Amino acid sequence: MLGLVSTAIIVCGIYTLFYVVRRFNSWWYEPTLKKGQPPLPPGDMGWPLLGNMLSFLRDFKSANPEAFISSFVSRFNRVGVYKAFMFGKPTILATTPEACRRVLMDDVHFIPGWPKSTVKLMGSKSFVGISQEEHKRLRKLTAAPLNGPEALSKYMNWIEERVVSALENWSKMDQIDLLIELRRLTFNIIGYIFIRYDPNVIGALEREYGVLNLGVRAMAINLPGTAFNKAFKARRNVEAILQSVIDKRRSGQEKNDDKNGDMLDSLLQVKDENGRFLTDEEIIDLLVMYLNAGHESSAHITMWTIIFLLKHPEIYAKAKAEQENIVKRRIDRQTHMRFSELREMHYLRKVLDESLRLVNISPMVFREAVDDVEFNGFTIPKGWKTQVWLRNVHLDPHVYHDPLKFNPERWNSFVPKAGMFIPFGGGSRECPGNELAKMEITVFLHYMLLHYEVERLTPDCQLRYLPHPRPIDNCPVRIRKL
Ligand code: HEM
Repeated sequence: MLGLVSTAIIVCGIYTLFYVVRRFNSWWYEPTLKKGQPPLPPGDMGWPLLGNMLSFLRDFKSANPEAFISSFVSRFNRVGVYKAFMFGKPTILATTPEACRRVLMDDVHFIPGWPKSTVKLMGSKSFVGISQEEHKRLRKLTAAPLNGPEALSKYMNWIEERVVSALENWSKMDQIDLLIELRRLTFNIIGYIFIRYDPNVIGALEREYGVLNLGVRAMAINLPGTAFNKAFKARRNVEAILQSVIDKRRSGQEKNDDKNGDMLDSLLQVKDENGRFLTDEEIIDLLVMYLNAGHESSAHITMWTIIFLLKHPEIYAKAKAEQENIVKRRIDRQTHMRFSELREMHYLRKVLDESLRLVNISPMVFREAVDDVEFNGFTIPKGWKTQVWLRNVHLDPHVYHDPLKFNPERWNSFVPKAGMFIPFGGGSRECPGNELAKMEITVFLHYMLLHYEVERLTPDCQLRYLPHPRPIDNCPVRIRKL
C-alpha cells in the first residue's frame, strides 16, 4: 500500500515538474493584457530557453519541413497567428496570406526583428539594424541604381557576357557543382555592381561569404566550432577586405574606370541633410549585406529552376521553344539579348514564378511589434518578434491547389491576391534586388535553353533546408554545348 502511495507521489511529482517546465515560457513571457483586449494567439512556447527551436531544427532537417507549421495548424486550427518561442525570444508566427500581409505592410507597428545572429553577421548599420528613417534614406540611395529599369538595361549586357563565358567554360569541364559555380557567377555580378571588378578581391570575398552565409540562420552561440563562430570570423575577414577597398578608393590609389561610377562611389559621396558623409563602418555594413543578399538567393533559384526544368521535359521543351521564337523574331542579325525581349518571355516568367513559389529561399522574414496589434481576434503583444512565414503561404493547399506540384501553367489564370505571392517579402522592406535577380536568372536560362544540354548527375540526392533549400551535394551536372 505504502509502495503504491509513494509511486503515485513520484508520478504526480514528475507530471507536475513536466507541466511547470513546459509552461515556463508562457508564465514568464506572456504579458498581462488590459481588460477588453483580445487574447494572445493560441500556440506552444516549447521548452525554457530553447523554445520551439528543437522541433524547428528537427523538421527542417527532415524531408518534411512543412511539419513545423502544420503541427500548430493541426493543434490550434488555421487561425493565421500562433505564439511560439524562437531564437531565444517570444515570437508570433504569421502563416496565412492575410496575417503575412498585415505584418509586412504595417510599418507603423512592425520594425525589423531579425535574430541576433543575422544582425551580428550583417552588421548593426546594415538594413537589418538601422532605424526606419535611416533605412528609407539608404534604400532610396541604393535601390533605384540597382533595380530600376535604367540600371537594369545598363547591367544587362555585362551580365550576358558573364553568363555566356561561364556556360562556355563549364561546358568544357567534365562536370561541375552547379550551385557552387552559380554562386561564383552571381557573386561576380553583384561584386561588379557594387565595387567593380577586381578578380582577386571578388574571389577572396566570395570564399568568405560561403562560410558567412552558413551562420546567418544559426543560433548566435559564439563557441569554437559552431556555425556562428566560423561565420563571425568570416565576417571579420570580409570587413578587412572591404576596408582595404574603401581605403584605396578614398586615397585615389584605385580609381573606378567606369565614368558612371559604381555603388561604392555613390556611398562614398552621399551626404545626409546635415551634410554628414557615411562612415566606413556604415558603408562596410551596407556592402556586407548587399553582397550577401545579392548573390545567394539568385544562385539558389537559378539552380532550382534548372532542376525543375530537367525533371519536367515537357515544360523544358516549352520554355526552350519560347526562347527560340524570340530569337527567330529578331529582324537583324543581332546576337545579343535586348532588354525589351525580357517582356516577351511570358512562359519563362511563369516558370520562374513557380520556382520562387516552391523553393522559398527564405522560409520566413522577421519583424518585431512595437505596439500591441490586434489581428483576427488576437493580440500580437508589443516587443514580441513576428515571423512572416512566406514558405507556409506558398505551400498551403488553402491558397494553392496541389501546392507541391511544379506547375507553371497555374499562373495562366491565377492572379494572387495581396499576401499570396511574397517570395521577395513585402512593404518598405521588400527585396530591393527583385528585378535584378529575375533578370539575371532569365538571361542565364535564355542561353542555357538555347545552346546547352544539362545532365543532372545525382537526381536522387538528399535535400537540406537550412540555411537554404538545396541538394546536399550542391547538384553536380554535366553541361554540353549543342
Ligand atoms: C531570387 C533572388 C532573391 C530572393 C528570393 C530574395 C528574397 C528576399 C527576401 C524574402 C527579403 C526579405 C524582405 C522582407 O523583409 O520583407 C529580401 C531582402 C533583401 N534583399 Fe533580396 N532576394 C533575392 C535577390 C536579391 C538581390 C539580387 C539583391 C541585391 C542586389 C537582394 C538584396 C536584398 C536586400 C538588401 C534586402 C534587405 C532589404 C531591406 O531590409 O530593406 N536580394 N530578399
